Amino acid sequence: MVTASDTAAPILETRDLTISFGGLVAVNGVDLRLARSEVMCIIGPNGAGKSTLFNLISGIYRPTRGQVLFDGQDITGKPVHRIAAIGIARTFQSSRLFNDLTLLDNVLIGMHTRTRSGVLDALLRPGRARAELDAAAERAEAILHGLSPALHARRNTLAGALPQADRRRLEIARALASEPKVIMLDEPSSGMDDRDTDALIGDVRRVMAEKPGLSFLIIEHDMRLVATLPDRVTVIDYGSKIAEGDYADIRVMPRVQEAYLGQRAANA
Ligand SMILES: Nc1ncnc2c1ncn2[C@@H]1O[C@H](COP(=O)(O)OP(=O)(O)OP(=O)(O)O)[C@@H](O)[C@H]1O
Repeated sequence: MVTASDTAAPILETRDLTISFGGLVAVNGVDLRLARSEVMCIIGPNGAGKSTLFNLISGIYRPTRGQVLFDGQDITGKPVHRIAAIGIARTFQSSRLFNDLTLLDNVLIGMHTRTRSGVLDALLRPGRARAELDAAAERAEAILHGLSPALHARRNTLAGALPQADRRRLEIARALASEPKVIMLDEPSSGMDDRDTDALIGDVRRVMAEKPGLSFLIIEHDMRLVATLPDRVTVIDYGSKIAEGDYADIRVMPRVQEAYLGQRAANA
């Protein structure tokens, strides 16, 4: 739940964020303010610019115009690894798991921004590197268990054998492993049926309870999730923010219905 008011310093902010690909303005002057502990959903039709917005925030794209601020610090145009290291983690629409590694190893890989020992340490100070790896493995287990005891029970099996819903879950665990302050999930419920989506909502709530300072930015199409999970919803259409607020308020806005929800959703 949001404790900070909207006027308090946000953990993540975008100002006039804009990117053009040739003649196409994929993200157009977007201003966002994500408070500490806030859960915000980003919705909008296919091709509206939601993933591009994530790519701008996480450093994959450099904006044509505008800024990204993290905890008041300008991080615009910083490389992906720097942005991950300062505390912004994300998942992708397409799976980025290592199928030939165990669930636990996939989570461990997500920790690389937080572990200090490199190859040289492993050679020169094997004891310290070993101790750090053991501690990391313990933390990885705790993260997996915290997200899903069922996943934790399968921690030593290969990620390639997981069903789609569990793959999405494992990707969230891996993103959490970098100990972020902001986690961005790109369509976490994609490929899930209603039961899986309900379980996902439960997972996110569990993480919220365990990590009370963590903020979430979630791109979602599943309106059941959008209706129940976030504190606020932001609607993007043709690259621009067209609405922001409680789901109950934005879903009845004619501009939003036109863009995305359709008349049936408004009458539901
Ligand atoms: N690297 C790129 N080069 C050219 N055009 C791009 C690039 N990345 C995105 N676009 C275009 O920008 C627009 C926004 O795409 P984006 O993937 O951000 O939409 P989206 O809202 O995430 O859609 P979906 O819900 O289908 O994932 C689209 O028209 C897309 O084709």
